[in-house]
Amino acid sequence: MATAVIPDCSSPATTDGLLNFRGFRGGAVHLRQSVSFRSAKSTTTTRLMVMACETSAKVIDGKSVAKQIRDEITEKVSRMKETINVVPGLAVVLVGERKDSQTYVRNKKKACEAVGIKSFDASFPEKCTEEELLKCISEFNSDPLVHGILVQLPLPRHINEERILDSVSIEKDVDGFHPLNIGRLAMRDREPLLVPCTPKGAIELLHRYGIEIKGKRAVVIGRSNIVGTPAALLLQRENASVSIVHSYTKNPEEVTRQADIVISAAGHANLVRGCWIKPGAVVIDVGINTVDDPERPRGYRLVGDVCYEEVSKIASALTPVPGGVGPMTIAMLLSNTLDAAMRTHSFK
Ligand SMILES: Nc1nc(=O)c2c([nH]1)NC[C@@H]1CN(c3ccc(C(=O)N[C@@H](CCC(=O)O)C(=O)O)cc3)C=[N+]21
Repeated sequence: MATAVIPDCSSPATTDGLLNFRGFRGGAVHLRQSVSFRSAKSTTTTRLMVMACETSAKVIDGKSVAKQIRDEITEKVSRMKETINVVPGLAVVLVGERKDSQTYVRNKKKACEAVGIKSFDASFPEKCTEEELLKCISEFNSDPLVHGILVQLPLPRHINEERILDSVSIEKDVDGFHPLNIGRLAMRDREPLLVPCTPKGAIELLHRYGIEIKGKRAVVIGRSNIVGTPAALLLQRENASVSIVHSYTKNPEEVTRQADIVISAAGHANLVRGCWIKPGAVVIDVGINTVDDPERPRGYRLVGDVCYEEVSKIASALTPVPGGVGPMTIAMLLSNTLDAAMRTHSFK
């Protein structure tokens, strides 16, 4: 994970830090205009106005919703075991020695154990071959004890990610990254077997907080295969009117300010400033960015894409980082694994 330099977002008029974000220069330049758009005349006026109508957004608590979902899964897993004597199984494939990947994989395995899902793991050295990985996946594909297969990303550069992900059986594709699952997600009247965990978790948070999506304007910031694109597709399936903002978008903050629902998955700390947000909008922050912090035991802390201090004064609801979408990603992985096992065994 890259360490980002974060701008001081305590002052709504500061744009300097944003100018560093490659591809979002246009956005940063427009920022001053949008601040004056919000204010009557001067920065001082803006501050006073913001303070005068200052309310705090509701915190969308992903950590507690994820716990609730894990409890629901625990119950279903034990009912399945009692009724048909099947225990859902998740295989996790890890390649290389990246510290962050090792931590994520460890957390996923712990989360599996806690709900009664059996975890299988396969670890490969950084310089393993595609053939070795394909063989491993093929074995998991035909193993009846394995219902879900996750290949931890990113893979080393010499490995063809497409070839590896395409080899996962679509029934076991708990990450939802197989092109058939994504293709079905993109088509009307088609049903993907499994949906990518992070965007699914983001939408689940909206559902569980009773936030209506149908007919709303939604903006997704970022268009990655694993978050931005599937998030936009999911919102569209929920009948939102969706725009995607990305590094070539000319006026990102203006587009974003139209949105009733914003899902940010750009991977830039403090990219989304208060003036990007329509008052009362709901903001889901999918970013996970590390910022050096010598006072933390790990030497860094996690921040999202959203300038939390600013946006919490303007949005009606907002997810924190950590404690927002992250825990939901893991909960959705467990849920996908349970779904895959239930489908295989026609268990309702
Ligand atoms: N094939 C694949 N599938 C993935 O789903 C996948 C992946 N590769 N590669 C890496 C990303 C990242 N990811 C996260 C999961 C949980 C948290 C999470 O639980 N975060 C906690 C904080 C964790 C901490 O404090 O370090 C939170 O936001 O509250 C974060 C990030 C899954 N990923």
